[in-house]
Amino acid sequence: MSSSANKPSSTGMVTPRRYSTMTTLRNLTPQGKGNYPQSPLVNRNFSNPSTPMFRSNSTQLNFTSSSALDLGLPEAVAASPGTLDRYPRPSLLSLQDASSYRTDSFDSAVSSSSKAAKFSSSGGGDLPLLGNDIITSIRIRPINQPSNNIWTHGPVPNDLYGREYIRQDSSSNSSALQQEYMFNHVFGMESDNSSIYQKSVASVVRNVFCGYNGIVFAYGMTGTGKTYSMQGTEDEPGIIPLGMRDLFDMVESNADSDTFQIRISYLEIYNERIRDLISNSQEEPKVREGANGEVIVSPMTRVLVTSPEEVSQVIEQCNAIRKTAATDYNTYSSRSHAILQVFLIRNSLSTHTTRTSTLSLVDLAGSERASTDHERRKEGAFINKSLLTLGTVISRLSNSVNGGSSSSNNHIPYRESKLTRLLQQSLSGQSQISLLATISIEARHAVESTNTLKFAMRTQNLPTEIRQAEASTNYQAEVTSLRAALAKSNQELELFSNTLKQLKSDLEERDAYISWLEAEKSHESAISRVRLRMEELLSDRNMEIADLKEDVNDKEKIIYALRSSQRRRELAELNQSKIRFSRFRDLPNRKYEIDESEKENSTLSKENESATGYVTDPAEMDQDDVETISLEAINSPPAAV
Ligand SMILES: Nc1ncnc2c1ncn2[C@@H]1O[C@H](COP(=O)(O)OP(=O)(O)OP(=O)(O)O)[C@@H](O)[C@H]1O
Repeated sequence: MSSSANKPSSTGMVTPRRYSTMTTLRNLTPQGKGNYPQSPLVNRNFSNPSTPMFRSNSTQLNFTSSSALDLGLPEAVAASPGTLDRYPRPSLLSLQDASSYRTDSFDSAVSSSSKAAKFSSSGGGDLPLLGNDIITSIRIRPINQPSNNIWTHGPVPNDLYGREYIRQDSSSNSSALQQEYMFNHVFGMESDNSSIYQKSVASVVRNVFCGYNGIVFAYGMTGTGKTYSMQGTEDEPGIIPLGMRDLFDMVESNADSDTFQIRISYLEIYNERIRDLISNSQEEPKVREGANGEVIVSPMTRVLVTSPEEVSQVIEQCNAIRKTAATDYNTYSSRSHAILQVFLIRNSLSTHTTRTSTLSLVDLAGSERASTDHERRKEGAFINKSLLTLGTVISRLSNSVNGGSSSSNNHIPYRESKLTRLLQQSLSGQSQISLLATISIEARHAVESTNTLKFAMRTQNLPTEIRQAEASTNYQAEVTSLRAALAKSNQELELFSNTLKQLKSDLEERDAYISWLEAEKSHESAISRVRLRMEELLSDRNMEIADLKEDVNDKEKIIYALRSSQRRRELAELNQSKIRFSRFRDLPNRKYEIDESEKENSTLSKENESATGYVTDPAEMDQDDVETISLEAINSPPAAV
């Protein structure tokens, strides 16, 4: 595939390059209920004979031999049209010698390493689910040193479903350890990511492309290769990059009939807190249930991607901020559960139908025994608790399928951990499941490995009622609802623009008020400047007035002195006259009057002198003084006050 050929259109849809004629499954359509003969081995579970290996599916299909041959079914099966009815429903693929069939025909049709498959021209069509509803695989981690703990594995002899067994051959007394476990696949130490992808995951990716939901999850003890299997390395790409490459190849090869949009989200659950790794926001996304029981995580970033390389880039950036740490068994141990979700929105150009399907790729944190480090121990407690809840949920769901649940155990504790809450929909049967359980065959890990095998066994019994995502085909209804939405949007827009207008006018008013306040402020400062000036002037005036008052006082004193002196002179003259007159008339009294008059004059002079500071007694005053005072009094009349 040439990813560079993918160009996002303006709508964000991928418009990939086109492929020529490919394997076409277009003729494969359900034609109602048939009568496919049930296999006597369908109910068989090798570890628990009463437990059915494959669960029913509500889809009832009748295949023509030609459509079966299109799928690469062996002739014996293809020649027998029939039903995949309610329980037991053998998977299409489980009816073959699965290992050779998956590798040689279906898997290579799905895989696009050399060619891309063209599945449908009608928005995913109504293609049946291919592959098992639940695929369980075991992967044994390679070890360098020889182990005396011998495990054997291989194909179950004569098994119609092509299953494989794994068994521990050590001389253990524990019946659990000696038990033989059957799975769809057991991958030995020599296996590589590519073959694991082809056999265990490719059908899930293909079904997601056709409108089904799918989940792939890696489970196992810490250090046993979950991340190695899911992500791989540059030299050995894992399930995620291989799946993305397949998905984009399928998109490309169906570009003539459909348009596609692929978005991804990437979350981690660390110490029971969900984190959106793409946005790396501090806000923890909340999990709630939608109107149709679907799990909704919000807020959650769903970034549009147009090539597998872009997906790898996003993942790489997110992995850089994921919680990892060295544990006793793994130098770079994932301390969180990582959930990558791929949303495929497929729009048929001919039928105008849209389907949305989701592929969840989950790398669980590894279970472990108590660590010596405090922080690791705390993380480990959260990890173990959520894995325990996952185990309980799977166990209860399996029991309910087998009809073995007592009423007290009916409750499925999805809500007891964020992990089971997020996976609720997938676990409760609405997704095709592929579990990859990783184990170590080292003797010291025998108990953990056995627990992992038991967990995988229980997963095989999960209920399934996988349906294709509903295609929204009611074009008219869609148009009506879009029109209604548009009208509502228009109303909201009008309301919004009114509010905007109101806000603008409020803003203008406020601006005007601010300008007025500013003008007032400058006016006020001018006033205060004037007031200051006035106060200065006033104080000058007051000082002048004080000076003038002092002048007036001085002048008044001078006037008073002059008047007193005038009076004294007049009295003196009068006395002179009296004297002259009394010489003649009353000589005896004359002396007395003169004395009295002189006394009076003297008193007046004293009073004057003490009040004015001037010498007013003519006897003591020389003529110059009198003249000076008189001239001052005449030249400086008292100022008006
Ligand atoms: N099949 C394998 N081939 C080669 N190397 C492997 C394989 N499986 C695991 N490893 C190596 O083992 C180490 C641990 O693997 P990995 O990190 O995938 O384990 P894990 O199960 O994801 O652990 P944890 O749960 O602690 O995150 C890594 O160095 C990895 O490269």
